[in-house]
Amino acid sequence: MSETVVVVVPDADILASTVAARLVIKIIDAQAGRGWASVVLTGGRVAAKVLRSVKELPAADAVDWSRVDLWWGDERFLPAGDQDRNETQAREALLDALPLDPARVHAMPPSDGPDGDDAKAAAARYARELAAAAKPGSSELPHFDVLMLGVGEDGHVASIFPEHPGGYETGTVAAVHNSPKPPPTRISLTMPTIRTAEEVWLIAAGKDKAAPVGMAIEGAGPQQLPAAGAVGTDRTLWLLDRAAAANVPPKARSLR
Ligand SMILES: O=C1O[C@H](COP(=O)(O)O)[C@@H](O)[C@H](O)[C@H]1O
Repeated sequence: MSETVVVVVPDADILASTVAARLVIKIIDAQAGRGWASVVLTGGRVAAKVLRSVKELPAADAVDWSRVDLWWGDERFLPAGDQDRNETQAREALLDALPLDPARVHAMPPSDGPDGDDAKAAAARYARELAAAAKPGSSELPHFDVLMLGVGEDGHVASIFPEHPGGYETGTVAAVHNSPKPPPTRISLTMPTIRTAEEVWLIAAGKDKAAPVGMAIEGAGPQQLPAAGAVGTDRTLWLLDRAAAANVPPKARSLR
């Protein structure tokens, strides 16, 4: 049975450093148990802050970074190196400073990659990359120890937007067209894929996130508010600063 935990900390800086600490410990624990760890990264402002905080953590030296698989929850379908790509931001914030195994860094294809600007073909390519790393017992997906998600002001997670066709996709990876948030073309893990992760961490800071966070925790429908559907198989962690938690009922908070 999956549990949901809501953690509230004072502000965005403390949120970033506490999420970074949790992430490093989660990776160390996974590596202690099985020798490797698998993390799904998210894009967005708070995610970049978290990654910069990991770089500052002395405990990050306890991770064997060459045995960490990195995947992305979504990507803005733009040329390689574009500053708005989630991959570019993650590399600049942290990845370029780590001794990662390049073969284990699974960025989503760019719009000038092998499939050109065909987002559907690029999404299918990423689905094949996931399938090639599939865990025993699954033909389609690897194990994800932790899958991190930012939460949009409209309640989107990854590139799954409210009442948008991507929310109804049943494959593992979807091409998203006409995204309400720029850029219009994106690639995203689908909700069924997100829900296979052992732990899903929804990370949000700032008052603009208070409404969607409050509604999702109170049980909104996942088509109206995708954040409400993002649940881990073992645990769903809401990691919030006080402003983002303003509409969370006190009984749902595990730490103030
Ligand atoms: O465009 C995106 O936005 C969301 C939320 O970003 P934030 O800056 O409001 O935290 C992000 O989670 C997603 O990965 C990204 O593609």
